[in-house]
Amino acid sequence: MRLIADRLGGDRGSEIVFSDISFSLAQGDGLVVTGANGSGKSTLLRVMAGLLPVARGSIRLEDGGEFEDVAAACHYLGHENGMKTALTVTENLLFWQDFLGAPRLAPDEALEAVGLDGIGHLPFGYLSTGQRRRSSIARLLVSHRPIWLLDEPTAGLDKASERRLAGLMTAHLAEGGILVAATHLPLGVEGMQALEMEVL
Ligand SMILES: Nc1ncnc2c1ncn2[C@@H]1O[C@H](COP(=O)(O)OP(=O)(O)OP(=O)(O)O)[C@@H](O)[C@H]1O
Repeated sequence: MRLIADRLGGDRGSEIVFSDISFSLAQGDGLVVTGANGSGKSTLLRVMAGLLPVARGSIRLEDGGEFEDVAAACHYLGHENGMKTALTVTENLLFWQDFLGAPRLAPDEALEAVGLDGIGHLPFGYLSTGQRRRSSIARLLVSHRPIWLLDEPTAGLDKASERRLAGLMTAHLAEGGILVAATHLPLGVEGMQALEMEVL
């Protein structure tokens, strides 16, 4: 499997946000996307996830097996956590597992992996900011997707949670996954490629 961006461009409204972005990621490869506020990091991830149209160039998946394209092969973790506040954490994770298919860890196991064992019965709306982020990271673990697109995944995390997330990302790469993460902070994952976006 290979994820290829070829002279990719993205717009917001009628404005060009980025253009001519090219990279090629094989299994086990990670890419850290950095750049000033407004340089287009979130836009790039949303274009890759199929949530915004490709304006120029292409993003494609080679040898994707059962996955037709990058959108089908990816977990996308955006700024929003994508969880219903009135449902319990476990109910949210079961919803996503059912929706995404390809079950991997059970909700309890996924919560344990992010250090949140014992809180599955609580409504998501009761959780602190960091606990909400960690529950959303648990979403990556309940269904299998070979590509993780993570937008500022460490936002709101304490140091121990940052280290735990670094371990999960490292394990994902070691298992042959592909990772693209937009961040302002070091992620603590060795050997990732780097892409610095510029404000146009
Ligand atoms: N819905 C929208 N409509 C029009 N312009 C938008 C929209 N969303 C974002 N933009 C603009 O697109 C540009 C890129 O925004 P984007 O969120 O991708 O940047 P970013 O690099 O992720 O920034 P940050 O570091 O602040 O998260 C900004 O100039 C922003 O104002």
